[in-house]
Amino acid sequence: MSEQTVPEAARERPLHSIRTAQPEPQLEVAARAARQFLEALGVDCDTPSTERSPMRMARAYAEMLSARPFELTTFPNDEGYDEMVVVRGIPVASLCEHHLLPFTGVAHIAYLPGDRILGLSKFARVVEMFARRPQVQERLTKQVADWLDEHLAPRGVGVVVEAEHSCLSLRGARVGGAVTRTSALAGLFRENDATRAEFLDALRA
Ligand SMILES: Nc1nc2c(ncn2[C@@H]2O[C@H](COP(=O)(O)OP(=O)(O)OP(=O)(O)O)[C@@H](O)[C@H]2O)c(=O)[nH]1
Ligand SMILES: [Zn+2]
Repeated sequence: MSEQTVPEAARERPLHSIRTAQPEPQLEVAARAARQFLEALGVDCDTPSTERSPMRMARAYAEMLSARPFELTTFPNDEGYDEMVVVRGIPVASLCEHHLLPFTGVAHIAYLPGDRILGLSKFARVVEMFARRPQVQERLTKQVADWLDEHLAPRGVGVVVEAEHSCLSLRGARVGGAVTRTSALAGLFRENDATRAEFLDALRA
């Protein structure tokens, strides 16, 4: 997976730049399987407007299952900034690994910088990297926190994800509007009650 392709040597570069990448999807194979899948469920894939639907479906799932590569660029914390950085409302779009149906919502991420600070766009990039794969919300939340903890080496990091699961709202229990909140804390966010409270308060403001 993408986070495993990060080269060890990249961590030694001055700007701490890490490139992530994923393998190419086999769209023709996926489209053939999608046609078989849809026809088995009684969907006609031979009308003028549906003949390309299996390929559309293959492309749509390929897109939902692939994160865009990015460089994790960090900068030296020359000013010694030591207060909490909070980024709220990062959009999350993922697929539940049980039904392969979307769950969508927002992530809130905060950290206490150590020797380096992170480019702000990279929070959204990291969320996308772990969201664009079959997931459960708990694992997604933990993976984002663990990855930032490992690659940014902050004094602490906290991640909260709030999402609505379409496998819960559109089928099965058919419970619309239920929002699931998950959180993952590391370093001072876990060890220090005041830090944890500051983070959770910042999400309410
Ligand atoms: N903990 C957790 N559960 C999830 C997540 N996404 C979906 N689920 C649940 O995973 C479960 C899948 O288990 P099953 O009982 O085998 O699936 P199912 O028979 O289709 O269940 P129903 O949805 O109740 O009809 C369901 O309860 C889903 O609501 C998630 O991110 N985290
Ligand atoms: Zn599901």
